Amino acid sequence: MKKILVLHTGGTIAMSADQQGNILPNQHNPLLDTDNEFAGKLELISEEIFNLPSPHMTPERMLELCNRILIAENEEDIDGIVVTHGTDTLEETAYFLDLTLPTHVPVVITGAMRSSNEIGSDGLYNFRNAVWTAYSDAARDKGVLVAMNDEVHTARFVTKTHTTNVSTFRTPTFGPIGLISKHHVHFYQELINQEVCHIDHLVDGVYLLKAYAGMTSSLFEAIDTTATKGLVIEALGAGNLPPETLPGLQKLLDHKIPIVLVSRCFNGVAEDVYDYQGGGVELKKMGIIFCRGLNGQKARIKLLVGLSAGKKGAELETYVNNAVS
Ligand SMILES: NC(=O)C[C@H](N)C(=O)O
Repeated sequence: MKKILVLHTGGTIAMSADQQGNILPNQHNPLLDTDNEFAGKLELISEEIFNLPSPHMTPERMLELCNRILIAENEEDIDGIVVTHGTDTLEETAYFLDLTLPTHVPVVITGAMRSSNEIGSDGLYNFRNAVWTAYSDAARDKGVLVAMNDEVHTARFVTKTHTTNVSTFRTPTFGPIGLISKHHVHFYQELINQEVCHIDHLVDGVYLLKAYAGMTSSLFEAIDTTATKGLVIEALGAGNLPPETLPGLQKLLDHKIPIVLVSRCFNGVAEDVYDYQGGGVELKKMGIIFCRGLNGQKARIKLLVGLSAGKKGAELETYVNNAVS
């Protein structure tokens, strides 16, 4: 019988509403009390590694989770892993694990938009779907997956798109890779392999800034050039910045701080297309790294992992550049 390990980390899926309707964490995870529809079909082992709202998640805790999953696969004969997580930073934890775990067993992350005792609570439903996805042979060797609202998404591209709607998790540009129906988990897209980069420590000082019309160098000038190890910028459109940002960016590059550029657009990739002042062509010539296909928060995770693995220069650029081939 397959053994599925569930690692609970907290989030709304583990919370309840009080009489005023405010959502609060619980001492005891309500998912642990649910009737076990899996009895006789699979062995479910549950562990509460954290009980945190996901805005309290940190890269250090992501690394702890990664190490726990490695032990489960290598020493405990586990056939699949489900991680329950708050939805606010779920995509960052999922992508961190995707980049760092050399696992073959399915690793499936899920959460909920409505807490355990609210009308239309989606927690138990998503949890059940995540367990069946982790149980599925077809989910092996697919990297880290996110199962929410009847869909399976890759950790690489999924993002939270709505503050409250249960269909909040979407994969812009590329779409979900699977569908969970009443009796099956169906996959209908092949994935492009990516380099797995195991790390045993994390660097500090990797930041994310968003560009806007009229942005100047002031935020870049305020950056502590000693403490900062890397910066991601969500740039405009196809990958452009206002000309007034250029002196501040040049100062950071002179201090050998890697700058990674993604687009603040919801769909598409950032590229060096425009050849005007502050356009992508000039930014690339300056030495800014273009990251194609990731959103800002994921590009930050990738830069953090790459730097923590000791990558620099051209090696770092190749690593960060390609989320798609
Ligand atoms: N739906 C949720 O889980 C949101 C919650 N604030 C969290 O991320 O912990």
